[in-house]
Amino acid sequence: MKVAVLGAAGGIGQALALLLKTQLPAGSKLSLYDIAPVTPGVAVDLSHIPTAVEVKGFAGEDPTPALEGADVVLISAGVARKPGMDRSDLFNINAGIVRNLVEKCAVTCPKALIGIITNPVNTTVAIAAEVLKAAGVYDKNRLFGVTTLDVIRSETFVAEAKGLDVADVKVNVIGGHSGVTILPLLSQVEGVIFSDEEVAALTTRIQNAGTEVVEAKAGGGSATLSMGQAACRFGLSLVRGLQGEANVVECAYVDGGSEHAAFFAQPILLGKNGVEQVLAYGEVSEFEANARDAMLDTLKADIKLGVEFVK
Ligand SMILES: NC(=O)c1ccc[n+]([C@@H]2O[C@H](COP(=O)([O-])OP(=O)(O)OC[C@H]3O[C@@H](n4cnc5c(N)ncnc54)[C@H](O)[C@@H]3O)[C@@H](O)[C@H]2O)c1
Ligand SMILES: O=C(O)C[C@H](O)C(=O)O
Repeated sequence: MKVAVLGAAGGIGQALALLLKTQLPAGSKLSLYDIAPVTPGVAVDLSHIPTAVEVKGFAGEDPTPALEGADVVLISAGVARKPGMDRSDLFNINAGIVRNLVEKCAVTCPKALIGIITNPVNTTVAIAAEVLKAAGVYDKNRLFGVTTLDVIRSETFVAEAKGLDVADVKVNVIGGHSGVTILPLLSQVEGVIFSDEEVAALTTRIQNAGTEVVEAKAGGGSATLSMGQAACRFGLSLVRGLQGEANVVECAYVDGGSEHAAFFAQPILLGKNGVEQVLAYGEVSEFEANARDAMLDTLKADIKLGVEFVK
C-alpha cells in the first residue's frame, strides 16, 4: 500500500507523516511531496524511526514522482488561516494549488483514493471533482473531503462535558467543513442526555473550534497536530478498507447522492474501491433538522464556487 502526502513539509503534513510512519501496516510505502526544499530531509528524518514503512521525500514543482503507484493521496498543500480570516478567504490561493495537484493525480494515479484536507474543503473538493471529470477519470467513490477533525473534536468535547471515557463516545458530524455547515448529531450520542442549552453551546463550540485554534495560535497558523491525528485516522481507515477489512465506517464529505447537496458529509462504509456505501445518518432532532436545512444555501454556494472555478 502506498500513501502519498502532498503538502508534507507543512504543519499538518509533518505531523501526519510522523503518525503514518508509525501506524501504517508493515510493508507500506509513504511518499512525501511539498514545494519546500526541506521535504526530502523530512523523509530522511522519519526514515530513522524503526518501523517497516519505507519513506521517500520529493520537493520541487512536480509531484509526479511522489504520486507514481499511489493507492491513497492525502492533500494538505496550501495556506492556512490567520486570526480574522474565514476559511473562504483561503480560496484565492488554495483553489489553484488543489486544481494543479489533482490534475497530476488524474494523470499519474487516476485510481487512487484522494482525501482533500486543504481549505476551504466545501469548495476544494468540488474543484477536485471537476478536474477529475475533465480528465475523464472521475469516480465519486474515490474522492473525499476530510472532515474527521470535526468528528474527533465532537467526541472530545462531549466526553469532557459529560465526564465520559472518550473511547466510548461516537459522534457523527454531517454537512460540510466550515461554520454553520458543520453539524454534529448530538441527539444520537448513546447514553447521554443534553439540555437544549447544552446542545446549542456544544454545537457552536464545535463549529467554531477551528477559529478557537487559529486565535490561540495568534497568527502562527491553524490546527496542525489535531488535524494530523484526524487525517491519520481517516487515511488509515481508507487503507483498511482497501485491504478488505469489514465495517470500516467514517464520516466524510463525499459526492454520495445526498438529497441535500451535491457534496455532503455523512457516514460512509469504506471498502476496496473507496466508498462502498453511503450510510443514512439516521434520525435527527428538530434542532438538528433546522440547522441542517439552514446550512444548505451556504453549502451549495461553496460547491458552486468550486465548480465554476474549473469550468
Ligand atoms: N480539513 C480540515 O479539517 C483542516 C484542518 C486544518 C487545516 N486545514 C487546511 O490544511 C491546509 C494546510 O494547513 P497547514 O497548517 O499544514 O499549513 P502549512 O502552511 O503549515 O503547510 C502547508 C504546506 O503546503 C505547502 N505547499 C504550498 N503550495 C504547495 C504546492 N503547490 N504543492 C505542494 N505543497 C505546497 C507549503 O510549502 C507548506 O509546507 C490549509 O489550507 C488549512 O486551512 C484543513
Ligand atoms: O479552521 C481552520 O482554518 C483550519 C481547520 O479547518 C480547522 O477546522 O481547524
